[in-house]
Amino acid sequence: MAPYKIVMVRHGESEWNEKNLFCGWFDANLSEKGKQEAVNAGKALKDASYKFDIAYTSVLTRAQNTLQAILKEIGQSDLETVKTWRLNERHYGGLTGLNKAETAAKYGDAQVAIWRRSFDVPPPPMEPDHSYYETIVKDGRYANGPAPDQFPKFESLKLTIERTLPFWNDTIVPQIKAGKQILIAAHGNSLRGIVKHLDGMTDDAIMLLNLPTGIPFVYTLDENLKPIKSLEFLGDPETVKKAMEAVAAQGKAK
Ligand SMILES: O=C(O)[C@@H](COP(=O)(O)O)OP(=O)(O)O
Repeated sequence: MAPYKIVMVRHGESEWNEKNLFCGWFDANLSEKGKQEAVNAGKALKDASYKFDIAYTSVLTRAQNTLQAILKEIGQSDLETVKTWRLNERHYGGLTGLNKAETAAKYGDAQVAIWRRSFDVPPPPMEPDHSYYETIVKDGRYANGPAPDQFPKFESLKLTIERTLPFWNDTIVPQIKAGKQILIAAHGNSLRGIVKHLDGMTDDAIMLLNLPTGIPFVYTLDENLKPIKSLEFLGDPETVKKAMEAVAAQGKAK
């Protein structure tokens, strides 16, 4: 049945993306722009005649609402959807809620670049006295995992991949191999982890990848799930390039 195609999309701009705040596991809503980006993502998929057999998303509202807006556009609002914390954004630890540019002004652009994009340097931990600790840890959506003793206080990209990849391998890969058309609506860093895995990117190379909000991208995979075509965005290349550069610039002091 190969080659296989799989479509992924980072959610539309969230209210915390709009305010340039580290978001992680905080459950921000989509901004007005983000809602429109999600509709546009759906229109792009509709124009390219995509239909799906199953969708995967995180337990966070911004990814789920993006998925719903897309499915509405393509006339598949009732599509079977699996929601898992394993596709959540990386946990941004003690940085959660801080403004990215202000954090860069305080600690320097280089330190923020390490916190945002290094492979294995985690952000500082979210301690129990953090303003969002209780909201996140006690959220009922985590009743089925992660277990309290494994609940993250922070995640590097490496740690994010360690909890995303088992879901990819055990749940998504069998569906790809069964020939199912799959859509994943998730987050900048959970998707960067999947991209790194699929493309066999080095720890250094993945630092340079910034995924734009609300622009679907397609992987075409051979029978061994090796990419024949990687990261093909359903969008005008100049718009995609500018959107990626804008994400990279979010961590720079003004
Ligand atoms: O947590 C966040 O702030 C952003 C990513 O931030 P960066 O790693 O790009 O700073 O996550 P998303 O909007 O994809 O859920």
